[in-house]
Amino acid sequence: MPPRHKKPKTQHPLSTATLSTASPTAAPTPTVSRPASSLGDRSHFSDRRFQELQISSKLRQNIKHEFLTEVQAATIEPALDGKDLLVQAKTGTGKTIGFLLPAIEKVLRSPRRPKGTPILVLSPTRELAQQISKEAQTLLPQSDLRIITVTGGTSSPARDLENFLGNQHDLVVATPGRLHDYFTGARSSKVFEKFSGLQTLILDEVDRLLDGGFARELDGVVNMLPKTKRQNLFFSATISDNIKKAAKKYNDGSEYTFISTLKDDEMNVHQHVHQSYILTPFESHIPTLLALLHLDTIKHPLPHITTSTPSLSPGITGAQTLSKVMVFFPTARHVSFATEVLSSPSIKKDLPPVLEIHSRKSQSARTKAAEAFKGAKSAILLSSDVAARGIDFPGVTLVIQIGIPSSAEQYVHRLGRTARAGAEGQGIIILDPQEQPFLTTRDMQKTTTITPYISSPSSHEYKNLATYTQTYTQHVQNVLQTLATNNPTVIGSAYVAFLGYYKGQARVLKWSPEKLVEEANKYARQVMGWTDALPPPVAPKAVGMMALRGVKGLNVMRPPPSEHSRGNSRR
Ligand SMILES: Nc1ncnc2c1ncn2[C@@H]1O[C@H](COP(=O)(O)OP(=O)(O)OP(=O)(O)O)[C@@H](O)[C@H]1O
Repeated sequence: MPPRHKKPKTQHPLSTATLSTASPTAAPTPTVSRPASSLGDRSHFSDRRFQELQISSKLRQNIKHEFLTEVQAATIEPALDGKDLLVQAKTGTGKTIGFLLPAIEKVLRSPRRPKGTPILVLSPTRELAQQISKEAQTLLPQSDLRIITVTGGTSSPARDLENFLGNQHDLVVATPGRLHDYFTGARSSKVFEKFSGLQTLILDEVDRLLDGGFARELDGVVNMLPKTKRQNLFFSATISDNIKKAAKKYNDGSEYTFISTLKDDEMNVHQHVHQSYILTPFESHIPTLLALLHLDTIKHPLPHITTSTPSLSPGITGAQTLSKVMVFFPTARHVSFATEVLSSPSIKKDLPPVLEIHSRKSQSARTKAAEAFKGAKSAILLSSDVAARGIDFPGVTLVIQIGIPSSAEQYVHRLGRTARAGAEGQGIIILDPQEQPFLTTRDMQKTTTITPYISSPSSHEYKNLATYTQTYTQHVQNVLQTLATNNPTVIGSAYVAFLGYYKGQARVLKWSPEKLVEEANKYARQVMGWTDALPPPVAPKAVGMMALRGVKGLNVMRPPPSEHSRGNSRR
């Protein structure tokens, strides 16, 4: 059983920062970041070698790994036997090869090249679709495996469709939205024909694909696929009983072979990832984040740098550290706001390069940021949930989550951007004390164990964190003053995003609509430096969509005068 969390009893005022220090766990637990073994974690590797697999030599010779991971060892053969699989395995354990390899091998074994496209992979995000295509291309070159990636966000959708229909492809990797457009567009019959020889349907991050946001388009695509005798391979790190039931509808209602590499009662998160939380008011989230980022640069020096004198300024800079951190925020607007703060000259000088990725950026900016972060030895990627799942960024030393994630599953996937393929990693979540109930939700308790970052107010870690947080609080306040004057829009948008996001979390937090607005107004002033007497304005349509009409404390924009009222005013 995971330890139960209790409310913290003590809070230690620290200038503007208040860090929770009491352990909410029943049993005393070590709480300070523990480095995992420098050899990394080999526990999810099997003792089977790729060289032993009965697969085409063409394919075997391109695999750069020696041993199969557990999930690869458990799934590749049943998949080659033609079984429909629903597979659960921890993040970063090689599920991509687990589904690509058998699907490609089946194509290679076919006596004749199948008509149309034999393999379709669906993924929830564009970045993940691109990554899967790249991984497939490492298994077979383009001359042997013709791949196309079909996603939104491109400059010429009409030309993309031409290319899609005008060429033969062995593997289509798509996001459901764009493929759904193809299936429902003017050339749908040609699209249908293209899949007339479909052998394998792969749903990566199947639980995400089946949930609310994608369900309609996914349903549309899968139901429009020709009724070929196809094999289904569905994968994710998080598969609930509901997903097991829901997935059956794509298998003519029949059962799948369910494979999980998680042992009974095993948590969903790698044991060697040390996870901790910090409870501190919203207004100290950014200064605390900056303190943690700074401490991570000190913790991961380049080999020739000494670590004995951690000083804020002149700080250790990106060029001198191996610190590579992903920071997740609740919404795209929160990422934009944080990017503004972290990119200000007085703050960024102490940090590795800062990048941002979220749905409000153009696709080319998203791809550029993802590629830059992939290639960087040291950088900070500020992200919304677009990069929470599946994306394989090598060498991430730390994942920081700010505010409650939308679900325990999302917590797990975000955390899974570190400690991949046996590497080390650490996760920290920063919450307002009011957000603490998230840690004790049933799903979180089933999924993972998490301890306080700080064990005691007399500890070295506490003092370090407190000192840096305090210093950064002053820096941040200076930046906010400028931001409120120069870019109030970024604050206004993040304010509305706060209302929308936390409206969705109101049940966990037990917030009434009035309390939500009160918290949002406080957030605008104390976290983002909003100085006007009224809170940032919200469009009437947004107020309606959030079901906040008539709630006290909102500054609802006046609708533009209608023809009718203009007529009246003239009279
Ligand atoms: N057998 C292997 N040995 C060593 N490394 C491997 C092996 N298989 C895959 N990898 C590497 O492990 C990393 C993670 O793989 P992958 O992205 O497929 O994980 P995943 O299980 O799909 O993760 P997520 O749940 O986050 O999507 C990649 O860099 C991949 O190249």
